[in-house]
This record gives sequence, C-alpha cells and structure tokens, in this order.
Amino acid sequence: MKTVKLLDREFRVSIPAEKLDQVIAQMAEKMNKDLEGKEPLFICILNGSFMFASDLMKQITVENAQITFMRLSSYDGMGTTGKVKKLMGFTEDLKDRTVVLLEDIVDTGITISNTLEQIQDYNAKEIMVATMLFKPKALIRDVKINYVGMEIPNDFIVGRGLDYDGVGRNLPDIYTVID
Ligand SMILES: O=P(O)(O)OC[C@H]1O[C@H](OP(=O)(O)OP(=O)(O)O)[C@H](O)[C@@H]1O
Ligand SMILES: Nc1nc2[nH]cnc2c(=O)[nH]1
Repeated sequence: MKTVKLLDREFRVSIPAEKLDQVIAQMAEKMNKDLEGKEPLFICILNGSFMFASDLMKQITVENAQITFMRLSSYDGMGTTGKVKKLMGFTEDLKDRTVVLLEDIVDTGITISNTLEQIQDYNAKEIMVATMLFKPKALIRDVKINYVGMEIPNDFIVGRGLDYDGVGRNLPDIYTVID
C-alpha cells in the first residue's frame, strides 16, 4: 500500500493519478459538447482547484473559452470553519456570460453555495459548477452541480491540489487519511 506522511498524519493512496486523468478527460469531453458556441468563462476557485483547472483546461477545445481565478478559503486543518473568506476576486465582466465554476472538491457545499450567492449579482447568463470530486454524504447545502468527476466517501483526503494544513497539494494521486 502506497502511503505518505504529511506533518503529523499518515495517508494512503485512494485514487491513483491515472484514474483522475481518465475522469477529467471524460469531463472535458462532455463540456466540449455542451459548451460549444457559448464562449464560456471558467473560474478556478483557488487554491485547491489549480491542478484540476490546469488538467481540464488543456483538454477544452471550445472556441474563445477563457479562464480566470478567485481565491476563497474555508478549511482549517482537516475541518471546515463554516465561514468562507474571499481572499482575491476577479476583474472580468460576467454580464450575459456562460460561467463555469471549477472546484477540486464539493464537501459540505458551503464554499460553492456561498460563491454562487456572491456571483448571482453579476448578471451572468448561466452559471454552472464543475467539481473533480464530490462527497454526497457530507453535503449540507442545496446546490446543483452540473459536472461531477467522481463521488467519494466522506473521509479527509489530500493530493492533486488538496492540502493538509498547506502541504500535500503537489501529490499527483489522491490520498485518504489513516485514522
Ligand atoms: O464544500 P466545502 O466543505 O466548502 O469544501 C470545499 C472547499 O474546501 C477546499 O478549499 P479550502 O477552504 O480548503 O481552501 P483551499 O482551496 O485554499 O485549500 C476546496 O478547495 C473547496 O473549495
Ligand atoms: N484537503 C482537503 N480539503 C477539503 N476541503 C473539503 N473537503 C476536503 C478534504 O477532504 N480534504
């Protein structure tokens, strides 16, 4: 079993990089069909989504697709604080645009529902959500997710952009904490 030690915790591989690559390729294929002609603006929600956004965007072939970034934070250590801090906004005009929010993970749904609320005021034509990973058993907010890469159990994970207290984002595989 492949394991890694990060700070004071041990983690084991739960989703190999190749599986994630496959899942992201499928998401891109579907988006390329659905979004053709819409000149979508993708918004990568930093920090965690940087790797997913990069992997996905390399495979997006939709004409005049754009990407921008916003930085939010709600997690501290292994748990949600329940509060979403906006640390960096974007400058693009969303009016009449097709917007696709890119998340690495939807867990409780607090971050994405808070983001959706904030973005409602910008008069976008439509707002979609795409997440690489989704924990259905942890969800406590009523949010519509348009594109889900994989559903996963309600365990704390790291890797592929996701961190444990700032470390582990660089790991290409996803690892689950060992209790
Ligand atoms: O559905 P939720 O329970 O809100 O959790 C999901 C959010 O948690 C992580 O962000 P985090 O707050 O850890 O910031 P980071 O992306 O900078 O790591 C992740 O990137 C999502 O944005
Ligand atoms: N690293 C990490 N961040 C998260 N944000 C929401 N859920 C998780 C998780 O399981 N791991």
